[in-house]
Amino acid sequence: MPNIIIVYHSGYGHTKKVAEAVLGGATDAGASVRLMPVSELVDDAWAQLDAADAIVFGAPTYMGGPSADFKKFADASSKPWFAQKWKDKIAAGFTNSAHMNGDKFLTISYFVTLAMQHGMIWVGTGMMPSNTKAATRNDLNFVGGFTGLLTQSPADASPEEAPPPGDLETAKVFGARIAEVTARWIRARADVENGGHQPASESP
Ligand SMILES: Cc1cc2nc3c(=O)[nH]c(=O)nc-3n(C[C@H](O)[C@H](O)[C@H](O)COP(=O)(O)O)c2cc1C
Repeated sequence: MPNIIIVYHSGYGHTKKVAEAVLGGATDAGASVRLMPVSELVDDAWAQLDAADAIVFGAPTYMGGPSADFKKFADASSKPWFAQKWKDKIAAGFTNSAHMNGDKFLTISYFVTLAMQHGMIWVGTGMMPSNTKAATRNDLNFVGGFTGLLTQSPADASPEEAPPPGDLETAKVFGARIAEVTARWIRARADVENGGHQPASESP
């Protein structure tokens, strides 16, 4: 069973809702998933992260990038980085912000860079956007993220009101994808370690 940790920051609760939805989708898809808020890192948090098969990064977009609290966590991850302890783990990410665009992609780009510095394997949404004339706000992937999950919460909406149900459903589908890709990845790795897999070109 894939062991997935969602490490996230949420200043006002909206991004937390997204983290919970990603957890729901990944759990339903058969993974063991934990939420790890950066504001409440437990003593063995780093050991838990080192032992995970996949780490999902989540933060609100503040001033065109990940929130400072998330960045503090990312800077602290230089310790496992030294020993490349997260190398070859699956990575994915999501951000929530007030504008439909709001420079969210800079946050996702930062997550990709963080994952690459750690030698991780990045997984995007794998989802088509809802972008036709007939599309409505609660359709899957209406905000249109490919590299990472994008959700939107109007500036005056409480976490009870936003992100809207369609974005939370998109987060669930994304969580399921992360669980499935991670399961496939750890199965393939086990096959290789057990000598059960041969590249096609070397087959008789
Ligand atoms: C300091 C600060 C900076 C923000 N900068 C942006 C921004 O660059 N783009 C944007 O779309 N929204 C921005 N927002 C709005 C937040 O992204 C939005 O309120 C989000 O839902 C907050 O998520 P949270 O409740 O998880 O903290 C900003 C909010 C704060 C407090």
